[in-house]
Amino acid sequence: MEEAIQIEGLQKSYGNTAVLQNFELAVPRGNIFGLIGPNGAGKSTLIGILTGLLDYDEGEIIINGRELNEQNELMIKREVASVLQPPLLFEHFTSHDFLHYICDIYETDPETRQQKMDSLLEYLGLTEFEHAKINKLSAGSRKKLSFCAAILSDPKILFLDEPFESIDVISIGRMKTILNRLQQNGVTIIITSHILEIVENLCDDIAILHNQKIIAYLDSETRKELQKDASLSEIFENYVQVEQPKNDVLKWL
Ligand SMILES: Nc1ncnc2c1ncn2[C@@H]1O[C@H](COP(=O)(O)OP(=O)(O)OP(=O)(O)O)[C@@H](O)[C@H]1O
Repeated sequence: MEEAIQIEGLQKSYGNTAVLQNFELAVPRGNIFGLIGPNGAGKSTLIGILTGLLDYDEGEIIINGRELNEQNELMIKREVASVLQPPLLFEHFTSHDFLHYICDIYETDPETRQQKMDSLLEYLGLTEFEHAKINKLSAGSRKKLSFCAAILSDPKILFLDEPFESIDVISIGRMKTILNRLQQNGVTIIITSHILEIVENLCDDIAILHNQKIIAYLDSETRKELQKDASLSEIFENYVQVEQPKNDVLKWL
């Protein structure tokens, strides 16, 4: 089985508004996969569906060889972790208690969990906040804490929705190092981000979501060819073809 995720015929609407239509996507196992698209394209909706937080109307989703349905949902959730936007945290816990709670749920080895936790907190500059309540943390620290929790659950597939938003440049570098290590250990990583420079140098395959479907799938061969002459931002603009504003629309400014 080559694919970590396979989606066919997916439909998702909010009321009468379709967000994903006849949506298809296959994410290769072990890939660091970048999902990009304009604001409102449906990236978070897709991540919400794949992590079992959102319902969908129709379609077939296979995650790690199992169909996403009521029967398999728990087993799939054990193998999957996510950092959502905004991150899902227990506001009244301390960082320490929250991470221990996650380790309890995922049955992380009690012998090694404290050492793993301490090293992640230190590496990402969170040690001083270990005993602070989560609702007192800054936006970036909250996101990094959510990232630590996701990694401590030892996932086979990791979903990261806007993981680098609010994160300082040093921590971004360290998160990238962690993600590269996870990939070496066989983890499949799906990232949404508007920071295309990071997507460009971190991801293997990249897909552009627009008009309810994937309008371009750039595997490494395609990327090599296209990126001879253009940056990922330019390729993105070419595919998405945003209407140019009328002349002087800002003349009042
Ligand atoms: N709970 C909801 N109820 C109704 N419409 C929603 C809901 N959540 C999202 N939408 C709409 O669905 C569409 C896709 O939203 P989504 O947040 O998935 O896009 P996105 O690609 O993640 O956007 P962004 O890049 O701005 O984060 C948008 O038009 C949004 O307004």
